[in-house]
Amino acid sequence: MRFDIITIFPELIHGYLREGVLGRGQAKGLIQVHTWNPRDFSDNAYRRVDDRPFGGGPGMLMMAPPLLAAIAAARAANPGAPVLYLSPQGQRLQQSAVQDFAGVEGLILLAGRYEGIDERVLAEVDAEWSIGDYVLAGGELPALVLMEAVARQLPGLLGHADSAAEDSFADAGLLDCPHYTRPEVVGGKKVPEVLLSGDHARIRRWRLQQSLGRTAERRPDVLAQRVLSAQEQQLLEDYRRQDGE
Ligand SMILES: NC(=O)c1ccc(N[C@@H]2CC[C@@H](O)C2)nc1
Repeated sequence: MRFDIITIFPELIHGYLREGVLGRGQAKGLIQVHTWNPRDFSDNAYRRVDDRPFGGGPGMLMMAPPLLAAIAAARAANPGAPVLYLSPQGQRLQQSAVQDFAGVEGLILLAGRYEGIDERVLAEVDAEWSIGDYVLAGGELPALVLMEAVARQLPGLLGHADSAAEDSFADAGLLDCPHYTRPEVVGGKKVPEVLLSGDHARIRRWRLQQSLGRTAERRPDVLAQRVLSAQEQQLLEDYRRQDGE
């Protein structure tokens, strides 16, 4: 899968890609990441990409021509890839959208800076996406968040094949269950004995019950999205009864 990122800070992208699963994904050839710097498409000697807003107001805006030229270059290199603009005005990125993106050949991500971009650039944008209701100084972190969430879904990218499939939100929207590893006792707290039992059916049931219970407690809105099987309803009732004790 090919990602083309339009940014005036390409090192922010490449630096992050040197480590972790994305770095390994690139090394394995599972993902290709290219950056396009609007400054390289600026037609003035100072490689200027920003200017003052018409109508006044604080700060600077990114000019359309360098961004449109960078988008055209990215489209030529990644034909068919949708152009996504990261901004607080976008639709909220959820795991369902991440899974959809994992099925496409390529993505072009537009990361803005300053107070934003000239509105006329949006004529070349296929969709606007937001990673949350807060404002950042640039779209690079949201672009990396989207790219990492999508890349994790690609077969072969994660070490353990099941990891992405076992993602909490991958399981039709449940929060993750608790996890434990050595040492067995930490600060006097022991690992739940079910996890040491070797009874994998029981362990699976316990983990599902924990996910159901935590989702009910912390994110009832997420639980409401899910139709519970009879077994899941029973597990949740037992969980609540135990909690009530
Ligand atoms: N919540 C988000 O996904 C998000 C995306 C971008 C952003 N900031 C950039 C800087 C200027 C403009 O391009 C938008 N902040 C928050």
